[in-house]
Amino acid sequence: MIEKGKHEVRQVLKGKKRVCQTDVENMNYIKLVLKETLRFHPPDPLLFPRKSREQCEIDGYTIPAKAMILINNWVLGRDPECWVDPEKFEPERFKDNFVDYKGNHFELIPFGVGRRICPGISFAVTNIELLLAALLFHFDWKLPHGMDPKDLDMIELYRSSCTRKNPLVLIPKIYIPTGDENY
Ligand code: HEM
Repeated sequence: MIEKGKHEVRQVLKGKKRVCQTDVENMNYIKLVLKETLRFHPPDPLLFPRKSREQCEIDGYTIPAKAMILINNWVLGRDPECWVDPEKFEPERFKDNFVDYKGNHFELIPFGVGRRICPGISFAVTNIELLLAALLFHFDWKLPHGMDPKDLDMIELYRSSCTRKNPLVLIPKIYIPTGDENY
């Protein structure tokens, strides 16, 4: 996957020395990688808590007035009724799929939904994609000690947001484009 991302980034940037925002528009694969990351590892798995204004019924359950409501978007992202093979990290699942994270599809709500949806979506997405493209353009990445990607420790730690429990250790090798590469 990292090879696929690197290939795309370096092909789009052929002949250039650095990545610009406009280049990222042509990097479709890294956009799929970000979407899949937000599905599989949402940084805010329970969104912000809500409080019910009045008693109501949802799917046969009575929700009392003033109850605290938590929406578990971590579970929504892994619901087998919404996703094929949900435990598999597969960016291609979004290739011909119009589901996005902008609050219109309730199976993918890493930024929340409705009037309190995250107002920083565009800022966040733009910066993450740009950073990812720059990391793939300027470095070749390796796991230490010939480690298999399947053995990566992906355990999450949930406090106010969800992060890796243990740091990711990678070995970067600087890549200096000559302009003659054949990608
Ligand atoms: C990957 C990055 C980010 C994620 C996953 C994220 C996710 C979220 C989520 C889940 C909420 C709560 C929505 C809800 O409960 O319905 C939220 C709220 C909010 N976010 Fe973000 N966010 C991100 C980046 C940002 C950035 C970069 C900014 C500002 C530049 C930002 C500003 C806010 C603000 C101000 C709120 C509160 C909105 C309100 O309560 O009306 N977020 N965000």
